[in-house]
Parts: sequence; C-alpha cells; structure tokens
Amino acid sequence: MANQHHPSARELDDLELLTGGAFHPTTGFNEPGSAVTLRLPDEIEAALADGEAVELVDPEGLPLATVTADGSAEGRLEVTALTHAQYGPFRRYYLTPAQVREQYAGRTVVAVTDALTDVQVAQLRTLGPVLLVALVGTGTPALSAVGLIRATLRLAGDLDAAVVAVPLASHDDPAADAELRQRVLAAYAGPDPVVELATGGELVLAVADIVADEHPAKEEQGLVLFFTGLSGSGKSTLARALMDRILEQGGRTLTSLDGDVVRRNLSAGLTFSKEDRETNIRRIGWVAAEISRHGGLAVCSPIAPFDETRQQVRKYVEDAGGAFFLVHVATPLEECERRDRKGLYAKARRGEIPEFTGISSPYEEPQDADVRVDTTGRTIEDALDDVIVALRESGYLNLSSEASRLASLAPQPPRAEVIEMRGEPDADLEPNADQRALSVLFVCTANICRSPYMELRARSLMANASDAPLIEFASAGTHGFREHPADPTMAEVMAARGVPQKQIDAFTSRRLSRKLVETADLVLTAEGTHRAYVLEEVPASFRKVFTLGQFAESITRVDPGLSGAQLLAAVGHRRAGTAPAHDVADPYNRGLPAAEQAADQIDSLLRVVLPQLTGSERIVP
Ligand SMILES: Nc1ncnc2c1ncn2[C@@H]1O[C@H](COP(=O)(O)OS(=O)(=O)O)[C@@H](OP(=O)(O)O)[C@H]1O
Ligand SMILES: Nc1ncnc2c1ncn2[C@@H]1O[C@H](COP(=O)(O)OP(=O)(O)O)[C@@H](O)[C@H]1O
Repeated sequence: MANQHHPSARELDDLELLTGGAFHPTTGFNEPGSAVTLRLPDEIEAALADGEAVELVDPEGLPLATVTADGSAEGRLEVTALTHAQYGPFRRYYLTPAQVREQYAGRTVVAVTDALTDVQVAQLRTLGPVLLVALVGTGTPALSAVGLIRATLRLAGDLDAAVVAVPLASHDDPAADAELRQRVLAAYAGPDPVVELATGGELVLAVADIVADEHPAKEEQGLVLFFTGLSGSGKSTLARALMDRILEQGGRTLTSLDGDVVRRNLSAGLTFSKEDRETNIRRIGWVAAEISRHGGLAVCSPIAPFDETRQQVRKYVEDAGGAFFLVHVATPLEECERRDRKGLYAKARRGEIPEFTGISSPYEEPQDADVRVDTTGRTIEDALDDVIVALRESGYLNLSSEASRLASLAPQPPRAEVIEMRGEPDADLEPNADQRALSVLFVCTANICRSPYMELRARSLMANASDAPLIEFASAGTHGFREHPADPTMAEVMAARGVPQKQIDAFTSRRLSRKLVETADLVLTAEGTHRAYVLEEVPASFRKVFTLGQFAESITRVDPGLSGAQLLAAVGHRRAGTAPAHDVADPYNRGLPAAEQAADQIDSLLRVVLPQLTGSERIVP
C-alpha cells in the first residue's frame, strides 16, 4: 500500500487505546481540543485530503489501523483497527476495557505507575479483590513498562489482585493527561469503584531487585563517551589514551567507534555532504546507544559537526537508559591546521577536498559539552587528565589518577581485610601461618535473608570445630539495598539456632561486586539465577561458583579424602549440573514457616559441605 506511516511511540500507545475503546467517547485522532493527536508528513496529509486511506504501521511494518479524514474543517481522523499488536513482553496482559469487564467485573480498580510501597500494599490488602491497572504508556511510569508489569505481578501474587497493562502515554500536558487518565480508568472500571493509592511509604523489598536493575548506580550505568572536534584536534588520540586507561583498570566492556574506522566499515560509501555526515553520526549514535542499553561503554570520536545530530545521539542514548558524556576537543583551527597530520588541510586549502570541516564546511561548537579540552601546547597526558577529572566528578567513571594507578598495578600486599571468624584457635592447632584461610562467599538477591543466614550460621557452626582450619565466610546480594540489617524473621531463626545476637545485630547487607567474586575461593549461591548472575559478571569464575545445593552434590563425586583448596580444585572440574531442586527458595516476606524451611534446607546442605571442606567431623548443625 502506498500510503503508510510509522507513528511515534506515543501515537502508537494512543492508537491502541483509541481502537480498544479506552478513550471513550473519543474514537479518532485530532478531535478538536483533544491531546490525542497524530502528526503526519505533508505528503500523507495531502493523500488524506484527496480522500485516500493511510495505513498506520508498527515499527516492524505490521499495519495496525487505517486512518481517513472525515472531511471536517478540524481535520479529525477516523481510525479503523486492522489488527492488535501481537508481540512484546507481557502482551497477554494488555486487555481492552471490554475484555476486562468480561474477566474481572466486581474488582476495585487501582492504577499503578511505580513500584509499590509498603504503605500501598497495606492499603491494597484492605480493598478486597482488586484489579491493578499498570499504566505503562510511553513516558508515564517511573519504571519501564516491562519492569512495572513484572513488579506489579510479583506483588499481585501475594494479594487478591489481577493485573492488566494499559499503555496510557504522557502527552506533556498535565491537565489533559489527568483527564485522559480518569477517562481510561472509568472505561476499565465500568460500574466498579476506582481507588487511588496513598502516596509515600518505603519501596517493598520484594521488588527491590527490579527497581535496582532499572536504576543502576551511575558507575554501573551504560555510558557513551562522545568526543567531538575538528579534524586533527586530538579526538582519536585522547579517546585512545582514555580507552587504554579504562582497559588497564578493568571491570568494563569497551567498544570503540572511531570516526575514521567507522567510515571504513559501518559508514563505508558515505560522503562528507551534510546529509551523509548526519547519517554517519546517527549510525554511530544508534550503535553506541545499544551498547549503553546493556551497560557497556562506547567511546566515539567522529567530528560530528552539527549540534542537532549530536542532540539526536544524546537522545538515543538516554532513551536506551545510558548516560551521554560529551567531550569537546576544542583545539582551534589554526593549531589543527598547523599539525595537519594527514596533509588534508593543505589539500582543502588548495580546493582539492570539497566541504572540509573548518575550511569549507561548518563546525558548530557545542554548548552542552561536559568538558572542553584545548590540546594546544599540552601533553596528551595533561589534556587527558581534564577528561578524567570531569568524568570522575560526573560519577559515571572513576579512573584513578596516574599516581594511584601505578600503585594499583604494583604487587598487592596480602589482603588486610580479615572477616571475623570462629573463636580463638586451640594453641596446639595453630594453623600454619603460610596457609591462607579459604574464603567462601554466599550470594542471594538482597543479602538480607538467605545469604546472611548462610554466612552467620556457617561461622557459628565452625566455632564448634576447633580442629578445623580457618575459613572466612562472607555474603553479598546481586541486587537490593546496601547496608540493610538482616530480615527480622530470618534473624529470629538464626538466633534460635545459636547464632550469637551480637553478630546478627552487627550484620549489614552489601551488593555483590566483581572484586568480592574475584577474591573469594568459593562462591555459593542460593539459586541458579544468582549463579548465572555471578557468571555473567565474572565469567572467569566458572570453576568456583556453585549453588549451595549443586556444590553439596558435586563434592560427593570427588575423593572423600580431599578437603580445602584441593577439594575446590577437584570439584571445579567435576561439577554437577545446577537443578531447580538445588535452589533455596526465597522466604522473604513469607512468614516464619518459610524462613524455618529455608533454614532447614540450608542447614542440611551445610551439614554436607562444611565437614568435607574443612576435613572436620565436629561440625554438626
Ligand atoms: N571533507 C572532509 N571533512 C572532514 N573530514 C574529512 C573530509 N574528508 C575526509 N575527511 C577525513 O574523515 C575524517 C572525519 O570523518 P568523520 O566521520 O569523523 O566526520 S563526520 O563526523 O561525519 O563529519 C577526518 O578524520 P579525523 O582527522 O580523524 O577527524 C578526516 O581525516
Ligand atoms: N595534547 C594533545 N592531545 C591530543 N593530541 C595531541 C596533543 N598534542 C599534540 N597532539 C597531536 O595532535 C594530533 C591529533 O590527531 P588525532 O588524534 O588523529 O585527531 P582527530 O582524531 O581529532 O582528527 C596527533 O598527531 C597528536 O599527537
């Protein structure tokens, strides 16, 4: 069909609500005074004026609806649905008001736009059967659409609640949006009551991992470092030097999108016309944004002479959840021309290269650079330092200064951090001073329930085994909050099983870090998902990361005479597969019986693991 149009994300959300009847009585775009509008290019407008129909297609080209002009002076557009969007995560929860009336009549309707707080969950418990309407339209929720639905579903499991997803988008007009919200909720509720949630309260811990995933700490966020400046200004030189520093420090994946290199590959065949330069930069921006979406770090160094295109790239990156950091390498034209490393300026002056930036093609100086570096008369190290300092201040990337960098590359002294352990060793069993204690790291999600239990319980069990060699126990969470106390229910179970109250009170949660994994001799996780998480972060750790259950099974496969480091080496090569039966399910928020059950399971696994690990028979939980 000739007349096809790709609406924006906001318009596609509106289209779905229009065709589903959620905007009742509005059924078309561009009604007088309505915020539900559709912007069309001139040629499409002309086709509509000629009485032709126009297909609205989704980003993959699937025709969703046709629009026709109703001939009115206001330009109202009638919409006829062709099909509904069929794919996308949680699609099955996207129901029309009619479908909801049929399935969920009688429930109190409650709109949800963010992860729920404890206050809100308590309120929901008082409402009887509820229908949670997750408003997931473009620009509305605090979480991504997927995150909001996932978090809502997880909490709904514990309530008398059904969940429906409604793509009510923001129209950047608070009054109109409030009115549309009311209208949509009324359409979904029919005769049933609509109740607004109270504000305030603390985020419910059960969904903390979902929220934490979507709001990574700055230093964990995807990052695009974008160098712009004239040819010869020093973009590639500084970018390369910076990348070396990042690689030396380690801990980040890195992709280089250098101007010259991109022109030979991704943008081969493009010229230096304004249009082709824009295409080139948008391609770089698109790739960089995808890299940032997955938490990666992309370093780009094209000239990128046009402000508008740089803004587009910034938007791509920010829409992908990454951070955009603009470095203006502001070496003046005279200096670049004096350097003329490739002899291009001389050629451009002679007219042999048309449209040369700075000579016969413009360079628009950025007004939004995060740092501006003029390299004239400076060493590369010195100029690079400006970038490193600005990056550190931004919080996105903390590269150590030259002095501490050299120190960190020097041989490390023995680890100073000694985690408190069992009581004093018997004098006659003083461990060999050369023999470093094995360190075992327990991992779960938020480090407040299962892994603290494992850590503190293992430590207290070891206190009974004075014949055993030293083992250090620690724990961490893949997600969740830092410095939280142990879950009170789990704390109660620990205390009842002999963990000293002092240790329970002293416990605070922490996030898993690459360093923790790297320094541990053995990492034991509560579930297979935690193990997968650790392996993704630190793939090289695959021989020492197990679920606790998997490790307990694996050690039965090796020589029973082995213990300590020899046991770990042997098990690393003879691992049992992970199995769901190995998982210790999350007892968080499920009451004392669930906590007891998790503790029983952990105890029986520790009963297998600790004696073999230590070679001591005295550990009896
Ligand atoms: N007409 C013209 N104008 C500017 N630059 C030219 C031109 N023709 C070739 N070159 C060489 O191409 C490099 C710039 O390519 P970019 O992709 O970074 O340019 S742009 O961002 O698309 O404007 C640039 O490399 P750098 O010196 O690394 O910037 C030049 O070497
Ligand atoms: N302080 C400095 N920072 C970066 N480059 C410098 C500096 N001083 C001199 N130069 C030289 O300037 C040239 C910059 O070239 P290049 O990095 O390829 O620029 P661009 O990528 O912007 O075209 C190199 O020859 C580099 O050695």
